[in-house]
Amino acid sequence: MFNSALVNRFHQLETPFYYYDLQSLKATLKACADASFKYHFQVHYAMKANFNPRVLDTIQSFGFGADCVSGNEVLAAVNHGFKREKIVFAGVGKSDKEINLALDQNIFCFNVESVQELQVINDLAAAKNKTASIAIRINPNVDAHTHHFITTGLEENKFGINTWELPAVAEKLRQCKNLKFLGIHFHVGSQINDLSVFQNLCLKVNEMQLWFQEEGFEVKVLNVGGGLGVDYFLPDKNSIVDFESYFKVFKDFLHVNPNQEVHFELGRALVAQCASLISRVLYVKNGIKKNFLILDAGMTELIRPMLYQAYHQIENLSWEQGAENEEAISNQQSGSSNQLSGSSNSHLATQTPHLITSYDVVGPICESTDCFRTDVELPESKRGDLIAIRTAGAYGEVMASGYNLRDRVQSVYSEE
Ligand SMILES: Cc1ncc(COP(=O)(O)O)c(C=O)c1O
Ligand SMILES: N[C@@H](CCCC[NH3+])C(=O)O
Repeated sequence: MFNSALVNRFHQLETPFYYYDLQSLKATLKACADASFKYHFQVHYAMKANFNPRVLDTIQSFGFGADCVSGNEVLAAVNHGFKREKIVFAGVGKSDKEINLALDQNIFCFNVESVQELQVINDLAAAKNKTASIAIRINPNVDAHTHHFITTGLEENKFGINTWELPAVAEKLRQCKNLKFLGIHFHVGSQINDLSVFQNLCLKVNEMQLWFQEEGFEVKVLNVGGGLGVDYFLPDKNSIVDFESYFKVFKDFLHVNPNQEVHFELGRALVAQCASLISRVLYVKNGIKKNFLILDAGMTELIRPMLYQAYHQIENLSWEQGAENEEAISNQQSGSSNQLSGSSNSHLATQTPHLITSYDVVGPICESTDCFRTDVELPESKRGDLIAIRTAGAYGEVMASGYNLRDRVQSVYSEE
């Protein structure tokens, strides 16, 4: 992903910054669009994963809809040209102000997460003399087999309406004259790599749509949410998710009537691999038990490792550039051994560094948890080296904070 011209460009720039490879983003979007189009599935991009303006413009240009989780996301979707009839608004705690905004914007659908919310949306719509289209977010109690902090579809999670409450939902829907029932919505969690989870979800969706039909409701939309995972260990080898296999699960297991639409809300799978967080080594601290690489980026720029113990590939770009020369030299000499092992640094594995050192890669923030990873094997690193933290396009820049009164992290794009 990083050639020497790019690394030279990075050397001229102030760090830290997110580097967006827009070609990689476009290749991913095309793969997803092609695979979903085959089955007439509609994809709404889950904007919470990344609302960087260039990213949004690129995604919009491929014709995707938008899945929003706040009034501001609804506004951003409209402002970036997403069609109103392709904007959905989900969220367990929509405020009256946000609901009113979405009503004013005439969005396609509210994904409703409680019986109370049905009444609130109905009343706010009535006050505007409007009808709000809604889908019911059902908690299917399907285990996503992912990190428990990013599981959403179990009964102990706050999201969605539990199945035993559905009779109350049906009753409320019959009473609310300013609501139009469109269908049912599900989302079981994020970073799901086991496709059998989606197979189980399909079985639940089939069961639930039957329940609504038997209650006399026409189910036009089956929204199965997002959650498809990416490969954080091999970002170059698996830069594009296997969308074909993912959509095929729904083709094979979901019961879809000819007049029904199937909607998806993918976030991570579309944007994760297109960005890396680029930072510089500020200091190298060699201790007795540990060596620390202290970066100028920390949890304020990328919080996933600290929040979910998430793994991100870490690479020393300055060394990689030097290593290309080293490799050429060592190729002239004869076979030296490969000192890199394991999944970290896999794409460096053919190169032959002089000295591999184990580091805890940490940030500058005044928190002990401000650590990207412990025991990272890297070529011996020094102040000023450029470090790339890979697969940072999803839930990276959007989760940045100003803690410690840090500067807002910058963005750099491949097409500048
Ligand atoms: C309701 C809903 N839809 C879609 C998404 C997008 O998930 P992902 O980025 O895992 O595809 C999320 C986030 O987990 C969500 O909560
Ligand atoms: N932000 C999380 C996932 C939550 C997805 C939104 N419900 C992550 O970085 O993995």
